[in-house]
Amino acid sequence: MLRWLTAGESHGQQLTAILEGLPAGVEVQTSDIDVQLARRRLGHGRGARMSFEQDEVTLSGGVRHGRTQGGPIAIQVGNTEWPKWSTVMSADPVDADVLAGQARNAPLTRPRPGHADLAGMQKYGFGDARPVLERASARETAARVALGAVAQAFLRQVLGVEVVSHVVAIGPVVVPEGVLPGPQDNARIDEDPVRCADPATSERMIAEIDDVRKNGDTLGGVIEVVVHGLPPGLGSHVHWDRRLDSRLAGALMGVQSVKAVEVGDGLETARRRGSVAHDEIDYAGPEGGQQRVQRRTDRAGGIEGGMTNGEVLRVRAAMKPISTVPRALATVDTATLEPAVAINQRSDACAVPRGSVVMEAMVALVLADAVLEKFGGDSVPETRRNARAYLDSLPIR
Ligand SMILES: Cc1cc2nc3c(=O)[nH]c(=O)nc-3n(C[C@H](O)[C@H](O)[C@H](O)COP(=O)(O)O)c2cc1C
Ligand SMILES: C=C(O[C@@H]1CC(C(=O)O)=C[C@@H](OP(=O)(O)O)[C@H]1O)C(=O)O
Repeated sequence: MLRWLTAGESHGQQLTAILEGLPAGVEVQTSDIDVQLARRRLGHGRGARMSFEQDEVTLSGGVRHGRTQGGPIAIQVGNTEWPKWSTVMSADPVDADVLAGQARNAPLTRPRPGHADLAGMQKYGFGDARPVLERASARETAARVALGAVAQAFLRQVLGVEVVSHVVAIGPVVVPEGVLPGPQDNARIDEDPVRCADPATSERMIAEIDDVRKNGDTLGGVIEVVVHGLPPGLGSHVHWDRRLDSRLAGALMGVQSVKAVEVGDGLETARRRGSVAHDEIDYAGPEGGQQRVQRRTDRAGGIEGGMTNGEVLRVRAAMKPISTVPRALATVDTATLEPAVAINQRSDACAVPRGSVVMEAMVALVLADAVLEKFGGDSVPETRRNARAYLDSLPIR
């Protein structure tokens, strides 16, 4: 079983991430994580913080000379802005008169609609939204992306699996049907300012973001994660919490701002008749001692009965528009109970392009867990051998 945890605050010294259960021998180094973190900071619509704040990665456990050792992997993502926050966010007590001189420490009492602020203040008994927003912030997704980089290395090295993603909608602008990135397309998609695989739609997405920004507004959108090279049989139909679709949905829903998840054609499938909703199967003949079958379509997105079916996996996550709306939403000052406008620092206008890198990471972590559950192994060669033996022994493939 693969387990992972993150800790740390948005303006804290660092985020800490731990991944436990990965076999020995996965080739991974700091630069692999740097590459993924750099991708998470890009995208038209990102806020000012993405350009001045840097991620400083330290691989501090579980990896030696570029290979995992079988123990828990620990990753720190340091925040270069920490010196400005070291008093306000200090773990140890700070003299009241020192804190009083810090403008950054003023209590935040105008909770932002669409954020965790008010419910978090109520739940944890805070008179200040600071401790809530510090942990609720999607800054934490840097830690997930760091872990996802390790999971992706494992999937690639054991099975040749490639996890790619693309933005399929920003606000009302949607890619045409049938746009599907190939296994090596991430580099090309990264070149696009909104990570859209269709250049004409990308231009319209950029114009939409520019328009909302001009009007002090924000946007959300939809991301599709596409996974190539998965074997059939990851996950299981036998129990709800073993279904791969359930596990993927939970992981994607667990990303800040995600309000819906679809597998394959998702909601569209529900509007179709059964005769055109499923993926018909053809016999393709013998090959290398096995009988080959193939599906005519991939409407199911590579999952049937909670298991991978060997087709391309497709899952979509819908992000709501950024809650910190520059035009400022109405709220109540919790200190005075007077009407107020919500706290509004600088913020992303649209975080969907960089959100796509976070979704890739979550999918990679769930799939790495499912691969280990199916094939086990304490080293990469052992897991690879087990997977090969399973695939070679399938009478029908
Ligand atoms: C990559 C990413 C970046 C985000 N950036 C912002 C941002 O700059 N401003 C903001 O208000 N919300 C941003 N969010 C969303 C908030 O973190 C999220 O809406 C908030 O924590 C409340 O959680 P909920 O929307 O899941 O209810 C971002 C989310 C992601 C995934
Ligand atoms: C810092 C990151 O994202 C932040 C996520 C975020 C939020 O509310 O989720 C709000 C913004 O922060 P602030 O309000 O302090 O400007 C983003 O910049 C990051 O992704 O590294």
